[in-house]
Amino acid sequence: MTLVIGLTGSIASGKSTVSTMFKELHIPVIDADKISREVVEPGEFAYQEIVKEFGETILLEDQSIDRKKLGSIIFTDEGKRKKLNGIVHPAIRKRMLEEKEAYTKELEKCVVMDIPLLFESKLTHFVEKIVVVYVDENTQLERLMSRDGSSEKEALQRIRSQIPVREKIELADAVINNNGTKEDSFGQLKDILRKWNVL
Ligand SMILES: CC(C)(COP(=O)(O)OP(=O)(O)OC[C@H]1O[C@@H](n2cnc3c(N)ncnc32)[C@H](O)[C@@H]1O)[C@@H](O)C(=O)NCCC(=O)NCCS
Ligand SMILES: Nc1ncnc2c1ncn2[C@@H]1O[C@H](COP(=O)(O)OP(=O)(O)OP(=O)(O)O)[C@@H](O)[C@H]1O
Repeated sequence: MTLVIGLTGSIASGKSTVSTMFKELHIPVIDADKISREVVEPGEFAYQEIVKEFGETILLEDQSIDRKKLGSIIFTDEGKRKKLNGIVHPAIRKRMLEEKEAYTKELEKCVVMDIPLLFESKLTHFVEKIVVVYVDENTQLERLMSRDGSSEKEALQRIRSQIPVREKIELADAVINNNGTKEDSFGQLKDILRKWNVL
């Protein structure tokens, strides 16, 4: 039986960092953010729907979607965010389930689904165990601004478009406190996996 682990947290809490650690342990990861980029490439159904909804002004010269521009629209307007989610999420879900099925068939001991909006999108039934990666709010804000080069206002808008991480912790089977060093978080991850007999 393949153990399906859901990896989540809040924006810039360290999911991608922890996801790299799973890969170092040779555990495959299905990445919702990566899939969310693939399903909006020109030619895809979701791409056409987004252009219909948001207009050609959100396109770059090469006809691909200007993610910065689309982000500035949807993180300041909840109605528009819901519209975008309604277009993109079904395509993301479908592809994630196909990938999960493939790994399950290959009889992997464990597979990870890295889903930033696991709780917001009510996808907890996709997974058997949930790991939440968290950092305190100041560290989250600092890391987000320095990674994306965004202003405090932009960063806070993104943070506030998600369920607060302290609420997610309550719903987790295991938590990784990523306020410390990456090595420290790697140690916490290995402890969790040993407890679940994956390592
Ligand atoms: C708005 C878009 C174009 C901005 O792209 P950008 O390259 O700047 O950000 P990226 O996709 O790397 O997302 C970064 C993080 O933002 C957060 N985030 C993204 N979309 C959303 C959303 N709809 N609601 C809340 N948080 C979100 C997540 O924590 C994600 O990890 C893009 O995020 C998007 O298409 N979002 C809709 C799809 C989605 O919900 N993706 C996230 C979960 S699968
Ligand atoms: N323990 C750590 N110490 C210092 N910096 C860290 C640590 N963990 C992550 N970071 C840095 O913080 C930033 C956010 O981390 P990461 O990209 O892994 O978050 P995320 O949760 O995947 O974000 P998103 O929701 O946007 O996908 C990155 O620049 C990363 O290198």
